[in-house]
Amino acid sequence: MAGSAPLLRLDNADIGHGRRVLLARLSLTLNAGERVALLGQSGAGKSTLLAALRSRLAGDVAWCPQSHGLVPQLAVYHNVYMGRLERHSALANLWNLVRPERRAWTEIAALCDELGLDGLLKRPVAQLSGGQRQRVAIARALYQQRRIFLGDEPVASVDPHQALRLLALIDARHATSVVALHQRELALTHFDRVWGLRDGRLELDAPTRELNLADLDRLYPAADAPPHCTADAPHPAADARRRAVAGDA
Ligand SMILES: Nc1ncnc2c1ncn2[C@@H]1O[C@H](COP(=O)(O)OP(=O)(O)OP(=O)(O)O)[C@@H](O)[C@H]1O
Repeated sequence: MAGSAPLLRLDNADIGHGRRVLLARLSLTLNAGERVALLGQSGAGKSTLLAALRSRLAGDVAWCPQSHGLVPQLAVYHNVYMGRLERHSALANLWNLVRPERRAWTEIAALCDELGLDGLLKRPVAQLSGGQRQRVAIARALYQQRRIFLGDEPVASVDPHQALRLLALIDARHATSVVALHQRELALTHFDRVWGLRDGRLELDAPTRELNLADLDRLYPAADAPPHCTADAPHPAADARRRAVAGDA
């Protein structure tokens, strides 16, 4: 259930890279059972915050990175298996490369079926589409079997219908998640809470039931915001285009 025990609290934490602080004196709480959408324009610090959460929550986290972190030369099966590499001995892992372990194969095949990757287990990741690679990265994170899912734009390269399906699969295995996104509608329809970063601050931290698209638009510079084309408040970019066409720019 959303809003129960806190899994993590940041209290005036300075978050950044090395000595460079990007999000100063950040305070937030991640509650057990809560699905959080993490929003903010490119460079706002979403990945940086996810990395900080990941290091604090360590062994509890199923991690799906933005760059996918897949090994292109290896087959889908081996890339997914990597989700549990640390649970086996080096020798077992090496042997599995040569001769896949039967139980792991069955489990990964079932997972890949669910993710629409059936029939691709032996195919090198280098030969997959962007959306298929994304699903392999999600499969690897799900295979980790951790209680908290942290995803850095895990549904960025799939269509909206598939994005919903993938998020449902993630939810079925993790009561708690923090997912960086660029799809604002999805943030409102699918998540319990929004964390919004802007100008080095947590500008927004609220339950989605209290938010609308205009609240989320405020996280982005005006030129990036989607057009709300009312006569009273024309979108600046649309208005500039109209005036240019009319010759009064
Ligand atoms: N390893 C690093 N060392 C130093 N600075 C970094 C490092 N990684 C990212 N940055 C800087 O931190 C800032 C925030 O980057 P970050 O990747 O967290 O943003 P983001 O919101 O995830 O962006 P995007 O939506 O484009 O993925 C940027 O100015 C970036 O250049």
